[in-house]
Amino acid sequence: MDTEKIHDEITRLRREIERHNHSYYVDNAPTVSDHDFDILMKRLEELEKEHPEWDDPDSPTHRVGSDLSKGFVQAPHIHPMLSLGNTYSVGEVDEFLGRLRDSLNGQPVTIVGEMKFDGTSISLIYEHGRLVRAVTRGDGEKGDVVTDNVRTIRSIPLHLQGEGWPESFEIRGEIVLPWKAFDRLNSEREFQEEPLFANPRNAAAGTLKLLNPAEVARRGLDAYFYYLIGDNLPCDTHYENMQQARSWGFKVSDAMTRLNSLEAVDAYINHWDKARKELPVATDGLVFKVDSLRQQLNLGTTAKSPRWAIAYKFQAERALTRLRFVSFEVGRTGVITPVANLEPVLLSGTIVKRASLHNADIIQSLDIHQDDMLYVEKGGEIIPKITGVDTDSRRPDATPVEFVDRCPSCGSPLTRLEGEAAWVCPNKYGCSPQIIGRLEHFVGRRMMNIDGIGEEISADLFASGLVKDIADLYSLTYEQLTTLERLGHKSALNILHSIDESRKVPFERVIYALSIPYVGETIAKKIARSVRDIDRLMSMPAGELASIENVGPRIADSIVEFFAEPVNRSIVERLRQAGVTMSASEDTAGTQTDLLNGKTFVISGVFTRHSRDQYKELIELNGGKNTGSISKKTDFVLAGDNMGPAKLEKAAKLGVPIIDEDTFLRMIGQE
Ligand SMILES: NC(=O)c1ccc[n+]([C@@H]2O[C@H](COP(=O)([O-])OP(=O)(O)OC[C@H]3O[C@@H](n4cnc5c(N)ncnc54)[C@H](O)[C@@H]3O)[C@@H](O)[C@H]2O)c1
Ligand SMILES: [Zn+2]
Repeated sequence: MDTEKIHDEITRLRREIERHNHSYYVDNAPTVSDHDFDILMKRLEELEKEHPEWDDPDSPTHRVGSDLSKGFVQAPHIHPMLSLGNTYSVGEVDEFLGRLRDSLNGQPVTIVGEMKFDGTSISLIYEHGRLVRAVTRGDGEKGDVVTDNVRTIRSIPLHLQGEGWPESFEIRGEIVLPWKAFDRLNSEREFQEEPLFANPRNAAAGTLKLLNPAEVARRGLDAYFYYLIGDNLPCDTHYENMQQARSWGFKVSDAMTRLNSLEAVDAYINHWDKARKELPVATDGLVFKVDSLRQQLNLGTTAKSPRWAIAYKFQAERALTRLRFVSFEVGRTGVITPVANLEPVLLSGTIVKRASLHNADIIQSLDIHQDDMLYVEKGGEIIPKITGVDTDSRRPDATPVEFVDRCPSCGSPLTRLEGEAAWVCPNKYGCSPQIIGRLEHFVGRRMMNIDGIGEEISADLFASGLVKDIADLYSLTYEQLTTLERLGHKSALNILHSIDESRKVPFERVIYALSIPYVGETIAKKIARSVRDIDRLMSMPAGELASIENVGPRIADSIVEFFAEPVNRSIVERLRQAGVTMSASEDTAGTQTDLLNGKTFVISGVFTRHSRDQYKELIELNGGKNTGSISKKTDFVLAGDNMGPAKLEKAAKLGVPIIDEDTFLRMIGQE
């Protein structure tokens, strides 16, 4: 490779890693697996090592990924909060011990072994035995202040017990969401058709950054502590300090133990690799630390991690099982998803029978053949993933799995959009899984919220010929509904009642419910606020649509195409005649939410995006309260330009967060 190409690759990798860091630490919704992320990072490390001339202190290889988010005040860390170096085998841990001995000129070293909890790190500051501040890792130098949320975690002491605690100290630990609470949260989200959290780590990190402490309390976070920092610590070893901390009321894991040899380390790894599955919280490895604080100090840190500690990562759980067949499923938008149907296999405590193969490219890159033995992985993530094929056990006459070229449901030849991986069935109005899918979407909680019609009833309604498109719902009668086998008297009445109620659903949700390709919830809101009326929307040229915030040419074309179809225009007409809301109501731009429930605001200064009065109204529409002067009870100051100096000083003195209009709009989901 010539040097220019290498330089390009380095730049590309840095950019890509930064993007993944943002999805992972800020959005708490990673778009690639940790394994794939680690490969990118390894590659970048290698290239930077080979080409020190292009190394850069700002490279993600030298910095911790930042979780700083809008809506929080920040506070600096007294000691930087770092990451940990990784190892994947006992051999690598042995190398680490060797490096310690070299750096410490052969002094004996005691190691402490502990669990690596898979949550999000937190730094707590205690003064005079009271919790005064809780700060996230942030970018390592400064973090987000999340004290109100942390106070809701019951296992964190607000007042210390026992004795011997220093006047002022810092304690660090991991905030986790126990498996049980995680499962409960995800099933609630599934019910409400909200995106699921990929794993307890993302869920814990996302919960800690909620703006409503009452919701944080409800979710059931927990916390384990593993590091004490301060000038007057009671002991000079890490292990003893943590035992002291436990006596003051902190949750310190019983798994923490001293280890004096590589054999002991090996035995510890082997034990916990299995025993961790019984723990109530997720762990992704073990951490080995130098016990003596003096030795820790001598060893020091790099910019990214301490030299006196290392993580040992557990292998993601993997199983080998036989492929029965690949099925091809048609979604609401016509996209065909290949699914591997497997011989049932036990993985991380659940039975796995199906795993998504995502698209044709993935089938091809894995080179899957009929009856292949496949590796399935589940690394704390909920949806199992096929990661490889055991080609040694392949039957010699096995043929490669072919992607279908016709729709498995209606037989139409599939099409593929330029630059996209997905194959699509173009028969939008004649392909039953697409129609049923749109019906299911239409009745969803965040759309028309029609209770009592789920996946099965949608399919029954379609199969019986009672509902051929979404508009037919509004002419359903009690007699018709009760002819369906699954529906009794009560459920039929319930359905009719919620169909009736759905006529009041606001315009923006109607737009979302229509299943216009690419028009998701946020886009639907923007369109409703700017266009305000279905007739205008149906006749708007693409150019005008594309100028609506977040819309752009691709979505604009999709909207124009949608309304060019006579079927869709007639559906809209019938929905209108049925009394469904087809224009935005007068009450300003906002819909009612409870996003700001119980929050008190003070507005100050001059704004650019809305007027002061509009902001006041938005606060109230979203459940918040306006007050005139800043007090201890104020939750936020919404500040525009030229905020008065007296107010500024008062807010600073009382520690009331000052937010700008962009941050505010984001808080209420208008960004
Ligand atoms: N999938 C993605 O897009 C993506 C993006 C960024 C990072 N990641 C993943 O995140 C990881 C890197 O994250 P990281 O830098 O936060 O490092 P890390 O999570 O691997 O290790 C450091 C953290 O471990 C935690 N920890 C838990 N128990 C501990 C204990 N007993 N002692 C000390 N620390 C303990 C601390 O919070 C500390 O910050 C990698 O595994 C990477 O794959 C994934
Ligand atoms: Zn089809």
